[in-house]
Formats: sequence, structure tokens, C-alpha cells
Amino acid sequence: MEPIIAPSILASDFSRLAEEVQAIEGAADWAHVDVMDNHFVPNLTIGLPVVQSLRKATSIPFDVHLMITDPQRWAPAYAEAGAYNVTFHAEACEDPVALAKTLRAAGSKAGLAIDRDTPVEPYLELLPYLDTILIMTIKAGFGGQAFMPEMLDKVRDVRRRAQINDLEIRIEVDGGIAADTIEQAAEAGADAFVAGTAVYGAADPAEAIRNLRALAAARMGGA
Ligand SMILES: O=C(CO)[C@@H](O)[C@H](O)COP(=O)(O)O
Repeated sequence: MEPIIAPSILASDFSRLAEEVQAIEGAADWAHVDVMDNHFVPNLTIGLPVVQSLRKATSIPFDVHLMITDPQRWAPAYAEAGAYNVTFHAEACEDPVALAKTLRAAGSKAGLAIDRDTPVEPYLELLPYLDTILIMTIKAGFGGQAFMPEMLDKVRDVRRRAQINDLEIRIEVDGGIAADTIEQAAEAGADAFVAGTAVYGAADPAEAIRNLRALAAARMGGA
């Protein structure tokens, strides 16, 4: 499996959002879109109208990460807006399987996010219903935080279960992913990598993406 590199537009210049997303087209696999509601997390970013507008400005697949309460109410609209993958938080959702089915019926992939303080074990049995599982390697809410290597045990647990049950699922890591952390995440079993600061804070975002991809690819499969 090839690595997926998904730059988080949270670290981009919001006054030039369309150009910032277009700048990673061709180099990145997905654009990671962080939706925060100042309720599930103490930060407020962008919502559905922005995603709908942005969808018209680029062809890159959108990897929408909903850090919101009540994802049952809002998530399907992101799928209908053309998101490739819609990820909602385990901590915010009463029936993840039902929402995953709804998202797939609405035309997107379905992802489940596990925040820093949430164990992954109770969710391993849900893997067959998911296309992606996003393991937070920080506490959700803000970019630019330090990577937490202790979160990689969750990645190892998911990778093990996916291998045992022969499941096709992308294991995504998010938070502090950069040239000095991506290799350990790849070795643990991650195969999709969200990087905000490391891409948009770089002088050449496309080159930063190529570097991250090469580092991850060299270590994937080593779990
Ligand atoms: O979901 C989040 C923050 O909650 C992330 O997507 C961050 O945006 C990643 O930023 P960096 O840690 O890569 O700067």
C-alpha cells in the first residue's frame, strides 16, 4: 500500500484558501479539512458552506475531519458536498456503525477518529464498517502541537486487528506529523498521514510532501 499524505489546511492561510489547496494539488493525495465547532473542541474553524465552495475550486479529494458534537446531524451533508472521506469522532457519536453506513450511502468513505484520551480497544470490532480510522497523536483542537509517540500503541492495535481479520482500512495519524515523526508512525502501522505545520509551514509545500511521502514509504510494512 502506498502512503497517503493529507496536508491539513488548518495550517494554511485562510484568506487564500483556494490557492492554498491548489498549491498542494499534484503533490498531496488528500486535502485534510478540519471542521471545529467550539463545542466538541475549544476552537472554531470552517463549516459546510466553506467546504461546498472550496469543492468547486479544486479536484483534490477532501478528507473532512469533523471535530463537532452531533456528527449524526451534520456529517452526511459533507458527503453530499463531495467529500471523499468523512471522519467523525467516536467520543461524539452514539452509533458509529449507523453513521458509517449513512456516509457510505451518501457517497463518501467513512472514518472514525479516536482522540488522545480515548482507548481504541472498544472500537476495534467496528473496523469492518469503516474505511479509515484516524488516531489522534495530539489532543484534538489545535495545530502545531507536539507529536505524542505513546499514541502509536493504538496504531499498532488497529494494524494487528486489521491484519488478523484481513481488513482493508486506512490507518491515519494526525497531529505533529513531520519529517522527524512520520517514520515511527509508519513503522507502527499507519498508512495515511495528516500534516499541517510540516507542509504549510515549509518554504516549498510540494517538496515537503514529497519528503514526507518518501520517509513514510521507506518504513511502511515494518509493523
Ligand atoms: O486535527 C488537527 C488538530 O486538531 C490536526 O489536523 C492539525 O491541524 C494538525 O496540525 P499539525 O500538528 O500537523 O500542525
